[in-house]
Amino acid sequence: MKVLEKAPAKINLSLDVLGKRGDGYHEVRMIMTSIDLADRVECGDLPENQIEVRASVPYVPEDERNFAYQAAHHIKAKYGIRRGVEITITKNIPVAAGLAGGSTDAAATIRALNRLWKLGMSYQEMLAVAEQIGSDVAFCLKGGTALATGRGEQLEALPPLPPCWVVLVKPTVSVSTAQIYKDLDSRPIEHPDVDAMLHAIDAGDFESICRLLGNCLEPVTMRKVADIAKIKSHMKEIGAEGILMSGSGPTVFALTQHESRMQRLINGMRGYCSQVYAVRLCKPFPLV
Ligand SMILES: C[C@@](CO)(OP(=O)(O)O)[C@H](O)COP(=O)(O)OP(=O)(O)OC[C@H]1O[C@@H](n2ccc(N)nc2=O)[C@H](O)[C@@H]1O
Ligand SMILES: Nc1ncnc2c1ncn2[C@@H]1O[C@H](COP(=O)(O)OP(=O)(O)O)[C@@H](O)[C@H]1O
Repeated sequence: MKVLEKAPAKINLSLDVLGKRGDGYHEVRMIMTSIDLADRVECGDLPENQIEVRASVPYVPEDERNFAYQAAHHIKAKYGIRRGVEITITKNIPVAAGLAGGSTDAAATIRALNRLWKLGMSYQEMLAVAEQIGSDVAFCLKGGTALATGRGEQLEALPPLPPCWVVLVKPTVSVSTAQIYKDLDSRPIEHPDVDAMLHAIDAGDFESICRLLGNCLEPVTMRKVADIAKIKSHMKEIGAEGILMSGSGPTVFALTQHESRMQRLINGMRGYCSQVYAVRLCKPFPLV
């Protein structure tokens, strides 16, 4: 038997860091939303008691470093499962891009194995597995729009954003999330107004959402990746209601409610970058 799960990427609309914690992580306060740029994760039975991962691109690890492998490993240990599984990942989300590609594959694997092995896991039980893998895996389990605190694993669901297009541009270089958080420690933090963004989302006020987009990691990554400032300025010239770098970067996204602007952004940005995407927002998974 085989089960298939969609694994959507996320963007950060507001990302604040409140300080460094004793465990080496940073205390964050951030608002994330799922977008319709997604990997495909398929889990199928294997006759032997083993975990096999196949990824559609060569630069994603297929061993225990893969977050989907780790999800299967934790579930097998927790529920005493002695069956084998083959996990086939079709990557569409750019890797190491600030879009939680690995985290969403892990979350999709948790949802898939719950179905394949008929475990009847509650959302809380899935969250307990997610937290063992990475900070963003918890959000990716359900997706939608949420406020994330702690190291990113404490979640509060928020209303959906007003409908819009998300245009993403991924510079060719990749960055290390751990290094960006480390570099932040030696700089003054430019805090975004997370509370004002929460109000704007509650009010469904698209104009304010765009105006309040903010990410304190953006200036840190910008110092390493000169393309980010260039991409932002080209996108501004072409015309978008709001523009920001996602997560630790280096992907930059623009929000617009106008199809003509979305088309202009795609056409204009393809002249500078090969990885340009235009997608819609993605609904949350109905987990309880
Ligand atoms: C920056 C964000 C914003 O959503 O996303 P990405 O850019 O990775 O997509 C996240 O905080 C990334 O979460 P995630 O990618 O799951 O990070 P993890 O695997 O848990 O941690 C990788 C490393 O990042 C640092 N880290 C991560 C989360 C956090 N709250 N504080 C940290 O200092 C730690 O050095 C950790 O060892
Ligand atoms: N299923 C996966 N897909 C992509 N990357 C993965 C996966 N599993 C582990 N990784 C590792 O995670 C690192 C971060 O990738 P990714 O999750 O795409 O980025 P980000 O943390 O910026 O959102 C990659 O360098 C890769 O080696």
